[in-house]
Amino acid sequence: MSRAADRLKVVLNHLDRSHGAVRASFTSAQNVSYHHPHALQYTFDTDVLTPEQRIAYEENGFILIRKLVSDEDIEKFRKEFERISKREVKVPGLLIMKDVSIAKSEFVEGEKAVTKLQDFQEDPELFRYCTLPQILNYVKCFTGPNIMAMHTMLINKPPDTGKKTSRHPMHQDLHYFPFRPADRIVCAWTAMEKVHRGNGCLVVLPGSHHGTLQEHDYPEWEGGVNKMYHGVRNYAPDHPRVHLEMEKGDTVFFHPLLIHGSGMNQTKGFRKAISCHYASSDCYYIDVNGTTQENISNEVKELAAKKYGADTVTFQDTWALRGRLVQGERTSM
Ligand SMILES: CCCCCCCCCC(=O)SCCNC(=O)CCNC(=O)[C@H](O)C(C)(C)COP(=O)(O)OP(=O)(O)OC[C@H]1O[C@@H](n2cnc3c(N)ncnc32)[C@H](O)[C@@H]1OP(=O)(O)O
Ligand SMILES: Nc1ncnc2c1ncn2[C@@H]1O[C@H](COP(=O)(O)OP(=O)(O)OP(=O)(O)O)[C@@H](O)[C@H]1O
Ligand SMILES: O=C(O)CCC(=O)C(=O)O
Ligand SMILES: [Fe+2]
Ligand SMILES: [Mg+2]
Repeated sequence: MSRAADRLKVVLNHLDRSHGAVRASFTSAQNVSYHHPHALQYTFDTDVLTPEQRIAYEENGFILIRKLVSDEDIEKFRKEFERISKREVKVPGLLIMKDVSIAKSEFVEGEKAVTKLQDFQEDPELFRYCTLPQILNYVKCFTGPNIMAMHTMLINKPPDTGKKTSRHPMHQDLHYFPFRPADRIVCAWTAMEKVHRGNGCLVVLPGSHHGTLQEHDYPEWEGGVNKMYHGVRNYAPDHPRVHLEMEKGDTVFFHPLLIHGSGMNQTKGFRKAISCHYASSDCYYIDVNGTTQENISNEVKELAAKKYGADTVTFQDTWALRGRLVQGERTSM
C-alpha cells in the first residue's frame, strides 16, 4: 500500500468516527488501491489530489488551487477577449452577451458592453485554456480519463450600473445540463485578476452538492435579471456562505450541484474570469421533459433556433454540437 493511500485511510477512519456513517454507495469512483467500502463518491485516485484535498472536495464540493494558470497565458486570453469584443475576429458559434442594464444603451460599445463571451470552443487561443495540461490534470480526478469540454465562458463582470444586474443569482450549473451523472462533471473557473468581495467574487454554499437539483427560476429583482440567469427558487439568504477571494491564475474546481453565485461589482473595473465545464465523455444525455429543467431547456431551444436557424435542434443537440473532446476517447457524448 502506498504512503498516500495509508494517509487517506487514516483520514477516512477519522471521518467515519466523526461523521458516524459514510455516505451511501456509488459505483465508479472506488478504484482506490485498497478496500474501503463506499467512501469516496466524487473523486478518483490519481496521485494528483492529496487525500486531504479529496476529502475536502467530498465534503465541500469545491477545491481551490492557487496559481494554476500563468500570467503569460492569462494576458494572451485577455488580448484575445479584446480582439473578439472589438469585433476584430469573428468566432463561429460564439455568443457575445451584454449586461441587461446596458444592452439598449447606444453609448456603451466594444468590450465595455460585454458581460460574457459564451461558447468560445472555435477560438483556438481561448480554447487553449480548456486544454492546459495542468488544468486537465485536476479535471481527470473528477471526470476520469475521457474528457469533453462541454461549455466555455469568459466572464467580464461589469461595474454595476446601480441596478444590481451585475449579480449572478445563486444557482446550480447542473440546471443547464441534460447529461449525467453529475459527479462526472466539473467546472474549472480561473480568476484573470484579483477577485474579491468588492468586485463580485464567487460565493459558494459549501456542501450544497450533497443535495439534489433544485427548482430554478428568474429571481424577482427590481433592477432586472440577465437572460438565462436563473436562481434557485427557495434561496435562503442566511445559509452559511463562503466568499472565494482569488488571485490572478488561481483556479477553483467545483461540482455542478454546488450552489454558487456572485455578488455585484462595486468597483470601476471589469472583473474577468475564464471557465470551462468538463464532463466525462462516458456521460449520457437525459430527457428533461417533465423535470425542473424544462424551463431552461425551452429557453435554450428558442435561442438555438435563432442562432442555428433550425427549430429541430433539441436541448441535447445544443450540447453535443458545442462539446469538444480534450483527452481520451469520445465514447458517448
Ligand atoms: C446556453 C446554456 C448556458 C449553460 C450555462 C451553464 C452554467 C452557466 C450558468 C450561466 O451562465 S446562465 C447564463 C447564461 N446566459 C446565457 O447563455 C445568455 C446567452 N446570451 C444571450 O442569449 C444573448 O446575449 C441575448 C439573447 C440575451 C442577447 O443577444 P443579442 O445579440 O440578440 O442582443 P441584442 O443587443 O441584439 O438585443 C436583443 C434583445 O435582447 C435583450 N438583451 C440583451 N442582452 C440581454 C441580457 N443580458 N438579458 C436580457 N435581455 C437582454 C435586448 O435588450 C434586446 O431586447 P429587445 O428585443 O426587447 O429590444
Ligand atoms: N434573492 C436572491 N436570490 C438568489 N441569489 C441571491 C439573492 N440575493 C443575493 N443573491 C446572491 O448572493 C450572492 C451574494 O450577493 P451580494 O450582492 O449580496 O454580495 P455579497 O458578496 O453578499 O456582498 P455584501 O454582503 O457586501 O452585499 C450573489 O450570488 C447574489 O447574486
Ligand atoms: O463568474 C461568475 O460571476 C459566476 C458565473 C457562473 O457561475 C456561471 O456562469 O455559471
Ligand atoms: Fe455557475
Ligand atoms: Mg449581500
